[in-house]
Amino acid sequence: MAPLILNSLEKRFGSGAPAVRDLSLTVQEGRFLALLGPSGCGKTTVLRMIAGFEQPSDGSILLGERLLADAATMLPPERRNMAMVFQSYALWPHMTVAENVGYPLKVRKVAKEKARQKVREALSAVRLDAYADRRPAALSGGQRQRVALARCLVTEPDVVLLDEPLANLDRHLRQEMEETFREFHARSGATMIYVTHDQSEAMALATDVAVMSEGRLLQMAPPEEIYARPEGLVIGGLVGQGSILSLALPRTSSRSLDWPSLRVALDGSVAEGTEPAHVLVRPQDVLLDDAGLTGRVTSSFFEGERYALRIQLADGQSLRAFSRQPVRQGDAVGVVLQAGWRL
Ligand SMILES: Nc1ncnc2c1ncn2[C@@H]1O[C@H](COP(=O)(O)OP(=O)(O)OP(=O)(O)O)[C@@H](O)[C@H]1O
Repeated sequence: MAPLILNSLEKRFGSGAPAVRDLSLTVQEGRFLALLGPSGCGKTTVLRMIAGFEQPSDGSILLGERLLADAATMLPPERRNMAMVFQSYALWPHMTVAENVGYPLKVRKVAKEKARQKVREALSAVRLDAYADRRPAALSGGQRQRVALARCLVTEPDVVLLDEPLANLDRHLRQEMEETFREFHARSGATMIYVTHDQSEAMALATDVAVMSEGRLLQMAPPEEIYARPEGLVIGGLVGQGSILSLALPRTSSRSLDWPSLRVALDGSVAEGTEPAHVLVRPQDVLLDDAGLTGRVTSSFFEGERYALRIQLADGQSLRAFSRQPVRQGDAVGVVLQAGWRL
């Protein structure tokens, strides 16, 4: 196995703006990359180019030193040693679970006994040993998804591509399947690329997150890094439910901001040498404290273990906050912003 390299990748459909532009990234062997971004940003197009269903208009795709595709070259999907798991599972309804899982081996004319053993191993990896003789119609959504995963395991792919595989499942099942994916990744050792528009899913599963917007790659980093140090407004707005404030900050201020510097900026008392900036403030960093700035609660919802609040500051800007104590809409509160991140 080898790293998967996307090199200044571009895809144009017709005459409009390119669906993917100048996208470069490297996925090291065995990593789990989540491609995250809003609907229409080009995630699926990137995945389809990697799989071999679309040809790049420009740039190239390599697995190690092997060129898979560029504007002039196009290795067919079956010669890339990749497997793709679709949202719809794409199982054959007339075949049993074992037959579905063994199908890629039959196509490759693998000897029967060997194929049987591989199917057994793959079904055990997704905990479906007991379901080998069932048909897909007699399985739950999560079980069907596991059959689709087992089917991709049997071919021992270098790269597994997943296109929003959990989108059709309910919340409870999604959590269970996230576990299955993590386990599947650990056991198979395959490089995985996972398309999603759900930031919490991307964070929970992946070893690296690549955020896309309008066909471009904005930032690629491990989940903790994207969460703690998002680059720019789009990513700041996408990850971790924060509020974004517009403030005038000293040109020399650091990106990580504490309460004294935030307080001065919110007071509007720095005038000289400032520039407009966007500052991300996470709800857990907003403390209710009478020593802070005054604000008014514009909404309050009980979420189970806490209240989720929206608080409007004197300058009209709004913050999200949490409170363990009951707080009502219309209440006046003091707020201290423990930390902020300049986007
Ligand atoms: N075969 C095609 N022909 C023309 N335009 C296309 C084609 N496939 C995708 N596009 C366009 O390319 C852009 C990116 O689409 P893509 O499906 O990659 O986005 P996405 O981020 O995966 O979105 P979603 O999450 O909704 O699936 C969109 O504007 C889409 O309309």
